[in-house]
Amino acid sequence: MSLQEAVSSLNTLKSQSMKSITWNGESLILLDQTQLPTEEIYIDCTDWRQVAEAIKKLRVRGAPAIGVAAGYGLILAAREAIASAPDEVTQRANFLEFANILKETRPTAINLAWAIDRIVTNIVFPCDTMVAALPLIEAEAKAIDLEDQRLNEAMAKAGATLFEGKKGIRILTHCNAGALATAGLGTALGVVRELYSQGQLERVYADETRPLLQGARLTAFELHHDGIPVTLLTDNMAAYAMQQGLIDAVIVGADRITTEGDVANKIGTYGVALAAKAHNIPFYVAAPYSTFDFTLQKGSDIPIEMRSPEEVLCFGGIPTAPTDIEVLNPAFDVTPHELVSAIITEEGVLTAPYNKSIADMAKKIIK
Ligand SMILES: CSC[C@H]1O[C@H](OP(=O)(O)O)[C@H](O)[C@@H]1O
Repeated sequence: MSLQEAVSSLNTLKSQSMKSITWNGESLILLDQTQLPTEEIYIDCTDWRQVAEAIKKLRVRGAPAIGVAAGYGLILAAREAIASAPDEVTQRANFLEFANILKETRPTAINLAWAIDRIVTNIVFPCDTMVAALPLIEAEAKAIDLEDQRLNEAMAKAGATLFEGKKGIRILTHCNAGALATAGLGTALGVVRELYSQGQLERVYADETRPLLQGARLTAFELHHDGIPVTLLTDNMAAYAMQQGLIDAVIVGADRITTEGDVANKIGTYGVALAAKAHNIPFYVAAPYSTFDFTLQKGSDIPIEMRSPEEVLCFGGIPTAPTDIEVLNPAFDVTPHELVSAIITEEGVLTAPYNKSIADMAKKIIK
């Protein structure tokens, strides 16, 4: 399939859902999310380094989406490794080096490491040669993609059970946990889409989510594209909207959830959770099993990505502050489990005590 054919098939697909990642058998086509909402530009990644750059620069972003993209990036990495040397030892060493570079592009979302480790451990290690592993890597990358689509659909149904029999629901969300952050309908926005399809949703209030505006540029774009009523807020309006009685529930995504239910998500989520608590508004997190870190108990141990000062000092290349001042730019914060009303997963809705409900979920998943 050529790039043109892939783009046209993407455009067809977009009418059903916003498809931002497509493997065409030869290369990985990524919708460059840094150019949304004004430009729909696609990158044809024929080299794993392009995938690494795209993840680092948030051309592809969202915990599940970067895991799916990295999985396909490993196909490109394996092809290069095989061509790089005649002997298996060097080929394998080069592949593992490339895989580590991909894994280190972003530290917080566990899905990135989860996808890479799944392919390296379950596919590459058991194979005698990289040549034998190559088709199996491609099959596993596709399996991760298709699995995320299925998990999104299951989460959407599970999340909707929290609103059984309710109408006129108004949801506040933060950042983008939609189709652009996953391989399917989205996590938080998957629940939103399900409620909308059942005629239960009145409106989504979307935080713009500074500094990179994933809410304004991506969530508002997705929901408007799908005809779902959306009101855009600046981040400092979320508490006001709750105080004015405009919000019935908050639903956000996640980048890493610990065994105690502490949740790392886009910076600003913790403040939204505090405001929701103060206004007795349920605060829900939607995430697939691939976002849970079953090795980590405390949210304080989650590595938080610190990004460049330029993202705060400028927008669209236009300075919005003196450019020679100190900047704090954590990409994520951690919401303690005490502020989380429930965690929506493909296995159903988890409630406190999370150390028990997450452990029970893990038993079902980790065979
Ligand atoms: C489906 S969860 C997506 C999750 O990832 C986002 O972060 P980023 O845009 O930096 O990749 C944000 O935390 C979302 O909630």
